[in-house]
Amino acid sequence: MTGVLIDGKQVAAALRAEVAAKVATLPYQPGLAVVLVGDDPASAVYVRSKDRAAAAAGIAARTIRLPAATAQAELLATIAALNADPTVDGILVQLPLPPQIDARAVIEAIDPAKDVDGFHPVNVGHLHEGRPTLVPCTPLGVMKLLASTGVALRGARALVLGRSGIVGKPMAALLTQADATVTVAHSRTRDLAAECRRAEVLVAAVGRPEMVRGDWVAEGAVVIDVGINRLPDGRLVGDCATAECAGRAAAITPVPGGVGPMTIACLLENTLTAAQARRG
Ligand SMILES: Nc1nc2c(c(=O)[nH]1)N[C@@H](CN(C=O)c1ccc(C(=O)N[C@@H](CCC(=O)O)C(=O)O)cc1)CN2
Repeated sequence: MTGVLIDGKQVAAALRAEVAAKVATLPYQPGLAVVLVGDDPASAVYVRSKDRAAAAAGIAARTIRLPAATAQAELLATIAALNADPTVDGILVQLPLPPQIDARAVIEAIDPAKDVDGFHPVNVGHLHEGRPTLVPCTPLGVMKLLASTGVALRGARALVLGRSGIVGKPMAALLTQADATVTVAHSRTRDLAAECRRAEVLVAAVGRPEMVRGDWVAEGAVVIDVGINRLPDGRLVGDCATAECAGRAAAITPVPGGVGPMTIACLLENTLTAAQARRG
């Protein structure tokens, strides 16, 4: 059996077109500010992609580039100015941040109504209580990819591999809200392979290149690979050995071209959501 590759680029393109069509009907232009501190090359690429995608959707995007040595106080002052700017509906600080900066303090400084990453504790709390809120872009994108496969989540055994605040924890909350029976596995889990083999839906978000092997996957499972790992030879691979896993899965996301494009498309959707909530 060879599983279907889930085309994240196509699902993302459809979402981006949907957001652009909605933005075109608004009597105002939603605004997005992306803050990039330092010169991490991967972050620079992601920020450029966000800027271009926002502009293509009719969102007024601006990128604020700060040097790697920026002091925390300066970054907090930048965020305070964006919080106070009525033309800015969404604020995003690209992660990771340089070591002198406390990422938690920075995220908490963002107005929760403008927190299009959904990382602020107020939005995290709303998500875990099942209230409408700004949801982190990657897990939101994963839910849309799962919907695109038609897999029934209600009652399904779902395994989330990884417990980060950015992906694993919100992912588990969203799957629980969709009535899946959710297990969160991590580096201290006994017999990870056996846990994975029980899953009908497997979301891998551990940041370990090709850790999930083909024989960890149940026949007919839907596998979502959140990992984006650059190997020393330059190749980009996920957390799953894609070809092996595709031999057992009903459907699997590729890397690249799976979850990554959805992260950016969902950022546009969150910016639209934030703008509509703020401006009516
Ligand atoms: N503030 C945030 N920082 C980071 C987030 C985030 O959601 N908010 N997520 C990641 C990086 N990221 C977005 O910021 C991101 C990563 C990857 C992709 C993507 O489309 N990847 C492509 C491959 C690109 C390549 O060749 O390198 C793919 O998977 O097809 C988009 C966004 C960490 N930081």
